[in-house]
Amino acid sequence: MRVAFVASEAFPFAKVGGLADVVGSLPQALRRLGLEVTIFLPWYWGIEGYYVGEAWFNFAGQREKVGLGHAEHQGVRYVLVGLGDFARDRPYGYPDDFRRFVRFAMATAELVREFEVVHAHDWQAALLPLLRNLGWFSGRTVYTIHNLAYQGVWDSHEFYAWTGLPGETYYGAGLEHYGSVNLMKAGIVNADAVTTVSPRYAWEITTPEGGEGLDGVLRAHQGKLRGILNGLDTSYWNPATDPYLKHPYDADNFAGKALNRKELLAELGLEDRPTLGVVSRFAHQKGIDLVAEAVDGLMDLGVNLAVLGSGDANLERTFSWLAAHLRGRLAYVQGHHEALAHRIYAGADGFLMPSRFEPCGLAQLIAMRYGTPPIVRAVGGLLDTVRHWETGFMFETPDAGGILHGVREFLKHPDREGVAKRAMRQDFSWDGPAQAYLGLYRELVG
Ligand SMILES: Nc1ncnc2c1ncn2[C@@H]1O[C@H](COP(=O)(O)OP(=O)(O)O[C@H]2O[C@H](CO)[C@@H](O)[C@H](O)[C@H]2O)[C@@H](O)[C@H]1O
Repeated sequence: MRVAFVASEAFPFAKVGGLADVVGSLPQALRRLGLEVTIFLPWYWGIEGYYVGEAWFNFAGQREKVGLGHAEHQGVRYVLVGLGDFARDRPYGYPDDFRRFVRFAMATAELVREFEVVHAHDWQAALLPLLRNLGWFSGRTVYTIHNLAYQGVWDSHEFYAWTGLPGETYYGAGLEHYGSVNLMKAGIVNADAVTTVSPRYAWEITTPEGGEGLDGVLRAHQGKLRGILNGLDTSYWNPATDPYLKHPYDADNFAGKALNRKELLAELGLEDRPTLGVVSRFAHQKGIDLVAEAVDGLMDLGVNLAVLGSGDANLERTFSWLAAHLRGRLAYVQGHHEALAHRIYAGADGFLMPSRFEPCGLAQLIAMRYGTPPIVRAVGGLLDTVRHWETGFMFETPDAGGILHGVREFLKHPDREGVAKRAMRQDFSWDGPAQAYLGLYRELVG
């Protein structure tokens, strides 16, 4: 069985958040089960690949050329889809993102003909199941929702001018949503199977509170919807072998954790107090604004904050200001820093993740793997992966009071090291989830 992944991010080639971790590591686990996956990724600026040729596709009434590259990572083959408007330094954040990814999907649809399963990830690839139903290729389709909040919504006139799709698809194939085109909706309606990244989130998105306006659509398609919990690349995220750490450790040789902690506090200029790490995209979802609101209370509780993240410019400014005014207690590093992220996961005493919603969440899994108990809001995949008082701490309300409650629980636990070690000894690997995906592909292909 040949499986194609189509996605906008894959670690190590292009990463903004957790989507990249999943697309970059699930194929390795499937490979261990004997399944070959090829990943179709936009050829972003800076990705090194071999130019292998070109293909043609239709866009905006013209024949267009797409350059094709090959790359490989840990035995997994990548096809780099080379379109001019992807040669930029970031994957997204441009006014023409919708158009760019529609082009990417249309070009990729021409390239996946020999695959039995085409597995599309998030809105950037959500057009593929519809294109399959229109006969562009014949594989069975799986659509995975990593984040329902980003749906790919755009003006229908422009969409039809670019794609040239038959007009009846607007209502007939699930593209129309409140007067616009919605690619997420089309992915859900047209795919043979829809998955999301935790069982709890699979349920939450069928409710008006968690459905982001698509709960009705998801309820109508509930029979083909399932939640498969994400795994981690446990050889990459491994405190015993992590090249970014000076002091390796594991649950049985825990002494290195304290040494990494000392280094981290020195690096960030923090006082010797319980230190909570935050490594996050600065997006509304993540509740980083709530951390800012809780700062006075957190300082009163006697904890430090070590914050790494970027995104929302107001939040970046807020944390820069806080770091300048709370020297020794709150450190903030703006940007995306792989090495520092590892040092925070390893060196912090606890990990704060006050998400408003969370499809699965990998940061809390990484924190647990590094023996850093997560303090999380009881929602989505956080509920499925953290056990209160056993492997981490949970709070209910998405506000400053909730965060302070969670941190108080963390501080009063009599055996935080026990919590840390229990957290570390869990199995976060892809082994189980990869079996679930393989089972799904087999059901579809028959
Ligand atoms: N400034 C920074 N520097 C370095 N690394 C940084 C960073 N900011 C974030 N990261 C890294 O990005 C990843 C974040 O992954 P998450 O799954 O926790 O959230 P995200 O919302 O991005 O993913 C979405 O997709 C994933 C995958 O399905 C779901 O788990 C999740 O719930 C959903 O919201 C982690 O590897 C983290 O270390």
